[in-house]
Amino acid sequence: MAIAAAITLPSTAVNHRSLSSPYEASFSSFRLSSSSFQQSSTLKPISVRTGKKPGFRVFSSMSIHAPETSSPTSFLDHKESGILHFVKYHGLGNDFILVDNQDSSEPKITPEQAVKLCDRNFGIGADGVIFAMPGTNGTDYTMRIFNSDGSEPEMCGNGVRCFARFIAELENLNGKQSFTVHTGAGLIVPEIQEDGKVRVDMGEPILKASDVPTKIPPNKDQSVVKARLDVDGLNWNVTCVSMGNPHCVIFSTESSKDLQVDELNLAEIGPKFEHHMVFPARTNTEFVQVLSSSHLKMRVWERGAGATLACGTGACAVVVAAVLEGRTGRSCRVDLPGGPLDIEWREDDNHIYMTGPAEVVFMDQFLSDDALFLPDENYHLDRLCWLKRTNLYS
Ligand SMILES: N[C@@H](CCC[C@H](N)C(=O)O)C(=O)O
Repeated sequence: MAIAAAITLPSTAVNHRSLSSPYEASFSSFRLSSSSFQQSSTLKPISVRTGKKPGFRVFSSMSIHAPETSSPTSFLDHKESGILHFVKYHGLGNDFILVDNQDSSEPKITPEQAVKLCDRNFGIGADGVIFAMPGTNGTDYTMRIFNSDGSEPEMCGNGVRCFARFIAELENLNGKQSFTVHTGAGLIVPEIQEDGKVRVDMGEPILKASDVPTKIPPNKDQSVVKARLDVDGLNWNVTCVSMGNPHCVIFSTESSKDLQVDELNLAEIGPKFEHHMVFPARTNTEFVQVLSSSHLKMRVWERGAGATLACGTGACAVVVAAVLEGRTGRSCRVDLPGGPLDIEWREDDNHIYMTGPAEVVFMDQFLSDDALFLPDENYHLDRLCWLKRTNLYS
């Protein structure tokens, strides 16, 4: 039996860097109270050397099997009040910390704490933190997300696939494989397939320039398709698409030179698009190469997260842009650095459907706020070494 100490995550003077957030958010202190719990067969206690604050423990597990002692079958059965649980998932290497936030309509951690958790050297490491919250407007659930820089985007495609798998572990869905999710981009409907992949109805793309939003002068139909944009002394042909969040998609430069995406210096050019004055809410940027009329290859620079291994909303925006520029059909495989996604922009309902994987990386729980607030070096060395062992070698 392990006893978890009472701790309080400090109330933060929140600088909530919302990206035109659709939500009213106020963040209060979140108190973690005393708790005792039974160690299940899937939980491995880790003694962590903290230096200044000895004796607290992190429990972590890579097992997705049910604890032997309880009847429900999820690997998330050991839910104790007062402990912040999370599971890390990834969708093609786009990785997220998933938090069960169903008992509150306020995120349990602040944007500042999210930045610390997402840090790949001093934290858990992730492209964002996702909160599973009670449904809104009649939906089953609400999904909110903080990027790794603490900003709040409207939507996340890889994230919603991870969200679906997380919910399927948390809840008894009674054989239901599909549910409704309220997001800043509106209603999103994921469906877990028999092969474990998740197919998501991502809704309709938004093409009206002022709604993307972009200040690039639009065409007569208000869309921005293959418009010229000068970035870093080069004229790029850009198509702007919103999937709830903004995307700038590029296949070529003005001299009609098609991109060879592996040749790009993403870290140099990406931020120049993200912060360009024509994108008032910043932008995600996708650089794309056409391999065939149904096969694309892309690299992405994400708003608020930088270069990531995959971007689901980005892959959807890329197929919409490819169709609008007359480069592909409506059904494409999109190769991202982390692997492929299947995207279809259906003509009958104008919706985009994305199909791809979502996998557990590991689960963990905080018994202390040390991981959120500048822990000492020993803590990290011990803990990260352990996580590396379990992730890579066990
Ligand atoms: N990786 C995500 C997109 C996450 C949000 C993005 N960084 C933004 O700020 O809009 C995806 O898979 O869609």
